[in-house]
Amino acid sequence: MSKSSQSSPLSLYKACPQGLGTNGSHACDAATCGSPFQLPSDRQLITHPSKPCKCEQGFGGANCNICQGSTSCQDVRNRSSISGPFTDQLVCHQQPEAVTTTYIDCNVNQKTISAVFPGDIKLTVSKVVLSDNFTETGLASWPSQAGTLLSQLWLDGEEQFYCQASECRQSNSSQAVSTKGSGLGASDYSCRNLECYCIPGTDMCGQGVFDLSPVINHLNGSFSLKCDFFDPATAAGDSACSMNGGELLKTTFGDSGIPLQNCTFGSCLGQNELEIFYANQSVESGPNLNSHLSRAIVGGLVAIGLLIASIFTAILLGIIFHRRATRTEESLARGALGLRWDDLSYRLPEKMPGHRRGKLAKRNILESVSGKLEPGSMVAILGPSGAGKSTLLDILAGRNKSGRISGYISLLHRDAQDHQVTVDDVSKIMAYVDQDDHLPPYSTVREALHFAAKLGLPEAVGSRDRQEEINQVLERLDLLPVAEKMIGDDQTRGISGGEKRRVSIGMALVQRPSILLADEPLSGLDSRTALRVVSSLRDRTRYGSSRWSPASIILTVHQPSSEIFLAFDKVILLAEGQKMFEGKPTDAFLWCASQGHPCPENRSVAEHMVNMAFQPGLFKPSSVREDLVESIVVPSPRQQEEMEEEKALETEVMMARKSCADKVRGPKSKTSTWNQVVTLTERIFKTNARDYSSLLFHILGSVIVGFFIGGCFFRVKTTISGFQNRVGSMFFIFTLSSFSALSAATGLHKERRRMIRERADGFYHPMAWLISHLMFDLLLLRAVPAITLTSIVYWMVGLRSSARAFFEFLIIAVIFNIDMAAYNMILAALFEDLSLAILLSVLGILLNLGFGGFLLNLSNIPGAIHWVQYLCPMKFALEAAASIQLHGLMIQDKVSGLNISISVSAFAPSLFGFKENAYYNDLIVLSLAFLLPFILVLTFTVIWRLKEVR
Ligand SMILES: Nc1ncnc2c1ncn2[C@@H]1O[C@H](COP(=O)(O)OP(=O)(O)OP(=O)(O)O)[C@@H](O)[C@H]1O
Repeated sequence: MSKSSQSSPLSLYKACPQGLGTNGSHACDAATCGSPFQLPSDRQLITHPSKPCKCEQGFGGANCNICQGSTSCQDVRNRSSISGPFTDQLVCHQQPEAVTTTYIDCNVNQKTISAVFPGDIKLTVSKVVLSDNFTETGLASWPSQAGTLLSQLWLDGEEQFYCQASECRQSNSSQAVSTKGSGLGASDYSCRNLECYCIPGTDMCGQGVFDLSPVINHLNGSFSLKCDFFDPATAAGDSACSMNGGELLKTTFGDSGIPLQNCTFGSCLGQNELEIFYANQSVESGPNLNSHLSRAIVGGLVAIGLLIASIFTAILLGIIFHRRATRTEESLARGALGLRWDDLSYRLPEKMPGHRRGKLAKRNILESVSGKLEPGSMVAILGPSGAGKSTLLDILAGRNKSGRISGYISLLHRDAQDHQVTVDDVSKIMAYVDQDDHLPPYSTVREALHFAAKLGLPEAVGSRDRQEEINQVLERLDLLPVAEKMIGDDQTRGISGGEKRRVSIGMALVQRPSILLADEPLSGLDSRTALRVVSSLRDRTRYGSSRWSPASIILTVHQPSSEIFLAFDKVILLAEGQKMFEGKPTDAFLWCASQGHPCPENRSVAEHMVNMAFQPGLFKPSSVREDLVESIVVPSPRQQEEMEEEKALETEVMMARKSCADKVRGPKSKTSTWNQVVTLTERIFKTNARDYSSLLFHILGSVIVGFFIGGCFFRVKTTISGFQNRVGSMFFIFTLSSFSALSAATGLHKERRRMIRERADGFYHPMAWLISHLMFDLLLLRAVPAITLTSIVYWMVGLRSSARAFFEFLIIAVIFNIDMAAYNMILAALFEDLSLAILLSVLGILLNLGFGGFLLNLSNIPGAIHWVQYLCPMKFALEAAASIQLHGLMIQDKVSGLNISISVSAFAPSLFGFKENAYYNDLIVLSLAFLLPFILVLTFTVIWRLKEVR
């Protein structure tokens, strides 16, 4: 007879459960014979392992709890003539899945345990899903508690320790524990509150070589038992289970837990009870998708859903605004506009010679210059080099200047009814031709004009009208023969310098500006072409249409031919930042004479004027503006009247000194953001399809390097050296990603100058440029190569083969690559000097390599610099990868002749300092603590730094 009075430290063992009794001085320390049809207290104890008693016929297992054979339960009940109003035939349910209570017996097959404790190690389990109503079955009642698990470990028939767990939930899993599993899946039983009691004096708890009591008695946390379903047809007595959980168990034996083999299951049940259970189960386990969805997939789906929703919303809003813009006809036809500037001065701070502390003096570049560009006229600014021509033009065009501007600029309207242009519209009505050409090298001439027309013309202009405009400009500027030729740059030979100049002019003309400002548009052109360009500009000032107003043009020239000189409506001569003359070209002769330097007959007057301007001392002391010009160009009473009228129509639209906010924002773009993004994206993809070297290098490079790394770490084993190679291969992937992300800095730097110029031209907002740049760079130069590299290395190295592990790793690899690229882009946007950006980027890579966790143990970093690791995306990427790849990985090797089998989880945290199960945490850090702030900082840097300051 068994004693069950001895008290146990575990609450569920206060009264011993079925199959256990008390033999010595410790509660529930011995197995019993018989069967569960007998009361636990009535069952005979096995007093010594060498003297086993018999199980009731039809029952077996370490403590005779397991029914064997389909009729065994009914037979015992019949034999023992247990009384009761039984309505149900009993069956032996030989599955791990419990209807109420089921018993499980397994052999423990764990190399480390077996090496330390040689012998026959068995595990017995009572799985109580529901409290039994024993009267229905005739089984002996014992105080079972629903949702609990009771388990005992036996060494050579002697009980060593027992455990309990509560709050258990039973579920089915489609994944079997063993590879040769029946294919029926497994029954999972997950519990909490694990507690164990090591029976003092047993081999494992004090008597043997190792005393496991401190470990066993401190087991805690969650716990699960997963067992393959038993297939009566094929796998009799050969089901496998695995026991997981409890921080200590996990650390010692890994994710797959303690392997259990030759498991048998058994519980006596009523036939009806079993049928009802399966009937209910099939209803409950209908198509419940969620149960199959892992946290990663659900999280991923939500994130993708949100991303798609926000992209969709942005696209929708973009289309709505674009549509609205295409219907707005009002901005197309406006009367001719002109400019008037008064008292314009421009001062630059300059270091004073002889002042060691760098005291600054003000240098006047322009001094109180006034003038006028009459609506529908063409004005030329003449003057020697350094006279201030470009500076004046820049200020009139509203370019961002580094010096101090004072004075006023006003807009003149010829048509009194047409006053709709406001301060905000100024950048929309102007176009500017810069002194230097900054053209897209991989676009054709026609594409460059198309780009300018799409971003410079109002969106209401249809594609046919746009094409017509482009063809007209190509024809007028004699560009038709090279229309389909690539523009080219220093590396790729394209069109000639003069043709480039004309493309720049064409890009301004196709925007149909009301005011065109052109800095040296004729430089580099032969006299015939220059005349042709001037005459087409001249035509623009003369002929308007119902759709287009005539333009007003102001340009700078060095030494125009007489023919060109006379084509201007007015000429302004600048010398050392001061206006010397403003008047008609025909009045210039008279003016020179009035200055005491008449133009010699054999010299062009323009050349003579510029020569005079080289020596401002030659001019008469009284200012030209008030005295001479007025006296020479005496307006008729009719002209005077007109001038008065014009004055009344002046609208003060622009203070020369712009506000701080305007300086940051830059000029207002001429079309909707949607149009800008689409046009820019079209250009960047087209350009890179032509100049595919970068794209090819990234993708081909990742294929070659992928095979190289894959070859070096080919098919890593689960040995100690294999473990090193496994981590090494992941470190290699992230290191390579860090270096390949350097191209993000060079890529942005390559675009930088042209972007600044086009932004200043009002073609687009920097955000539109950034979106298109990121779309190309992050998608084709980061994501695709990262996916290629990871896919090759992953499968060649032989990292975890489950689809989930692969995709989780892939996500980390892509996000890490994008993180590093965004960081490099910030540097390239911040520093104009590429070498500085690269230097800082390489420093960043070194920090990542050092503090990534592979080279330096993260737990042993000295306190003062311990925080540096949190600045390194590689630490989080490697930790996340390790969480997927190393957690629960079993190392099996032979060291000094001793077979070892140990989970990586037992030593990896202390080897690298990585946290366990940190995948989601690290994924969130990489996306929300690195990527998101990087993109925000990049946006801010691009808006703040990539802007023109002259
Ligand atoms: N940001 C600046 N920093 C230093 N000097 C400047 C700056 N902007 C203009 N200057 C100086 O102002 C003067 C006028 O320059 P500007 O470019 O306007 O001359 P320009 O008449 O257009 O000459 P060119 O015909 O050679 O282009 C020059 O001496 C130039 O060095």
